[in-house]
Amino acid sequence: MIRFENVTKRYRGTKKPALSGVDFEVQRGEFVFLVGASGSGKSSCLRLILREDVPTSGRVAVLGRDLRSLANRKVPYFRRHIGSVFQDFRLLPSKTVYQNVAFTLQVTGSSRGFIQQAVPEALALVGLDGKQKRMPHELSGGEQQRVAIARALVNRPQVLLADEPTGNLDPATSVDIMQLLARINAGGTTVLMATHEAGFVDQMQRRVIELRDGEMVRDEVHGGYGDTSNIPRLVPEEVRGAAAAAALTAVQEVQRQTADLSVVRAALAEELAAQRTAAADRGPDVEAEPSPRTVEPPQTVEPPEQAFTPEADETARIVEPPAVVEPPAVNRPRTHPITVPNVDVAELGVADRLGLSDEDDEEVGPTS
Ligand SMILES: Nc1ncnc2c1ncn2[C@@H]1O[C@H](COP(=O)(O)OP(=O)(O)OP(=O)(O)O)[C@@H](O)[C@H]1O
Repeated sequence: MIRFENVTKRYRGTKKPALSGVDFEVQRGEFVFLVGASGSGKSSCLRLILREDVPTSGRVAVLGRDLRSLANRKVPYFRRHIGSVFQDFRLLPSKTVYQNVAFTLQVTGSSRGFIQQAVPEALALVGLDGKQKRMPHELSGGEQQRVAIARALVNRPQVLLADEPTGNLDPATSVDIMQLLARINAGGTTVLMATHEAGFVDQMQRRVIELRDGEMVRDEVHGGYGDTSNIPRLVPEEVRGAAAAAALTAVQEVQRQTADLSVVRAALAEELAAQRTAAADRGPDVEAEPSPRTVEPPQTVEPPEQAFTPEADETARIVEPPAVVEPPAVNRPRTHPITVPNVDVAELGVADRLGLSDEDDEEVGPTS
C-alpha cells in the first residue's frame, strides 16, 4: 500500500539529506507510528507519500502507483484516496467549518445529498457538531485541528496520514481522537501517524518505524516509543510547580488566618503593648499613646514574614509533593489509557464514507 525503496531526499541548499536510504513497506490496514526526534525526517516521509515532494533518489509507491510516474494533473485525483491531518491545520480561512469539510467532497463531485449527510456526521465524530457555522478564526487551535480531521475522514480515505494530529489537543480530546483513529484503522483504513506522543505509542503497541537523522533505525511490529531522551521532561517543571504551589498554599493559609479577626486583634494588642513599652522606656516627653499611624492595619494585618516563610520553604523542599500541590491533571503527562475496542465498524454509522468499507478502489490499483 505504501512502499519506500531506498529513498533519499535532499533539499536544495542543504548538506545533509533529510532522508537517507529509507526502506519500508506498509500493508493495507496497518497502523504505523513514525517516530523520531524533531528533524529526523518524519514530515518529509509524509510529504513524499502525499506527492507534495519527490525523492532525490529511490522510489515511493503508494496505492500501487509509482509516484515518480504519476502525472502532475493526476495528483489531485490520487490524493482523494489519502486523508491527511497536519499540525498546521490547512483550513480555508474564509470558509465556515461546514464548508471546510464539505469542500473536498464538492471538488470531487459528491452529490449534495451525500455532502449534507456526511459532513455533519464527520463533524459529530470529532465532537464539533453545533459549530458548523463558525469560521476557523472563531475556533480554538484544537477545534481547528478537529475540523481538519473531520475533513480528512469525510473523503473516504484508504490511507490516513497524520502528522502530530493530537499535538494541539488537550489530553482527553487526544485520547478520543486516538480511539477514533484506532477504530477507523480497525475498519481497514491504513493509518500512518508521525508523532512525539510517547505515551500513545507505548500504550497502543502498534508497528513503530523510527527515524534518526534521516535514517531508519527501527521497524518494530509491536513497538513502544523507545528512547524518549529527546523529549523535553516535565519533571523539572513539576518540581518547580510543587514549590510554587507549596508557597502559595502557605500564603493562602496565612491569609486565611489573618482573615480571622481574633488573629488581627491579637496582633494589634501585641503591637500596642510593644508601643507602650517603647514609650515608657523613652520617658515622659514621648507620647504615651501610640498614634493611629503606628498601628495602621496593613502592618499588623499583613502576616509577619517569619510566620510563613519557613513553612513555605519547608514545603518547597519536599521533592514528593503532597496531594495538595499535585499539578492539575491537564499538566500531567498523558496517562489516559487508550482502549482499542473490538470494533463493529457499522456501529460508527458512517463506515462507508470514512473509508471503512471493504470495497476496493478501482481508480488506483492495488499495491504492486
Ligand atoms: N523545505 C525544506 N528545505 C530545506 N530543508 C528542509 C525542508 N524541509 C525539511 N527540511 C530539513 O529536513 C530535515 C527533516 O525535516 P522534517 O520536517 O522531515 O523532520 P521531522 O522529523 O518531521 O521534524 P518535526 O518532528 O520537527 O516535524 C530537517 O533537518 C529539516 O530542517
